[in-house]
Amino acid sequence: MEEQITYKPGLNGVIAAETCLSYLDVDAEEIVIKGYDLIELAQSVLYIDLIHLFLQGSLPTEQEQVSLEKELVQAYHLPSDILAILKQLPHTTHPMDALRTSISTLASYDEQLDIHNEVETRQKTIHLLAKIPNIVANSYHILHNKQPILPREDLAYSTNFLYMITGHVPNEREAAIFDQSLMVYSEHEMPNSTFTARVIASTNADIYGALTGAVASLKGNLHGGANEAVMYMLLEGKTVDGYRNLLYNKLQQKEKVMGFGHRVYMKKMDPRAALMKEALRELATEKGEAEIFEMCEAGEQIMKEEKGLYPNLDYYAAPVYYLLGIPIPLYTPIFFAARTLGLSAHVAEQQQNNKLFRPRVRYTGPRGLHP
Ligand SMILES: CC(=O)SCCNC(=O)CCNC(=O)[C@H](O)C(C)(C)COP(=O)(O)OP(=O)(O)OC[C@H]1O[C@@H](n2cnc3c(N)ncnc32)[C@H](O)[C@@H]1OP(=O)(O)O
Ligand SMILES: O=C([O-])CC(=O)C(=O)O
Repeated sequence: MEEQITYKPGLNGVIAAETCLSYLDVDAEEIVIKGYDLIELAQSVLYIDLIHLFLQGSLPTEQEQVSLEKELVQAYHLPSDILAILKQLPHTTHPMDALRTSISTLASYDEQLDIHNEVETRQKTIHLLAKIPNIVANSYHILHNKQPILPREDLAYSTNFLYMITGHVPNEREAAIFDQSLMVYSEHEMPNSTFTARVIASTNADIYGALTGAVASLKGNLHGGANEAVMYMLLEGKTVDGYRNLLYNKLQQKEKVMGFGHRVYMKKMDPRAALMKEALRELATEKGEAEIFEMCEAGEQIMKEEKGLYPNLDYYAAPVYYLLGIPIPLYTPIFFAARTLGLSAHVAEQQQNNKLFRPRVRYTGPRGLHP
């Protein structure tokens, strides 16, 4: 007898893989990351510690943290051809597209490209984590006819990332908030981009291909692209009243409001958004930008009352990045840079216990036609 298979549009609720990396426990309001609560991690450790957690299976000692940082620093520099390719791109290129091209190009410089064992994938992950912030920041400078800002080896990993973007060393709180944003963006179970990467890796394709596909997926505004869209929306609103009117108009036109809703926590606040909301409150106060916080809260209220929807991470990460002085087209590339950690871990997990992804369809077309 043929097995009864249920079709779920968008694979909603379907279990697509087994993983020991992360799990969204919606009832417990916990994002489980290798046994830890992501929010607790983000409040107590650093992004570099998460790198260690994913690559070595445990949080690092101080000594382990220092040697991991050194390993990353040694891999910071990009093949000069990558910068040359970035210079060839039309200046209208979005940094996500420049990133897609660059990650794809990195494959050509890996002499062990098709070796997928644990040691090699770890090595590739270190290189990707070291190089992607450099690509993200400098694609933007190059596309704007500016000189690249070289990585600074004396700065901590995430401080250096923010430095390469803005050209100045952030103060301690700015650096900490940026680091926290990288942590909350680092891994999130099975979003579209992670599924994409795992599907690609399942053919035995290389990690660069898997991540190139993931960049393409993350760019869309139903996924990572929403953070940039949120910021453009806030700027269009200008004031609390202007923003309120904008949102009511969007809802009246049956438009989606970016930064709200989530496939897994549609009717609850994304716990990561709550953390970034507090970061925004702090930055807005410190920088005398209270109105942006008030606008965000007003939007949150309207969406709750009118649609029963809550903010996702992108809603509060966007204004945080704005107050950190980050150019808007870099918001989604930064999301990707942070997610490189989770994506690489998923690719490694897929490689270690591979089964080709190849689902079936429910056919809705005609039959019995003849030429
Ligand atoms: C970090 C991240 O990547 S989080 C996601 C970032 N993306 C966004 O913020 C984009 C805006 N949000 C959305 O489009 C959706 O909430 C998604 C894509 C995140 C999840 O979508 P799905 O699970 O496929 O649900 P779907 O889009 O079908 O929405 C269900 C219902 O809620 C409504 N809805 C969902 N999100 C929104 C929104 N942001 N604004 C207005 N209405 C919304 C839909 O219109 C739909 O209503 P209907 O049943 O009357 O047609
Ligand atoms: O989980 C999702 O579908 C999207 C998301 O929030 C993320 O990738 O961080």
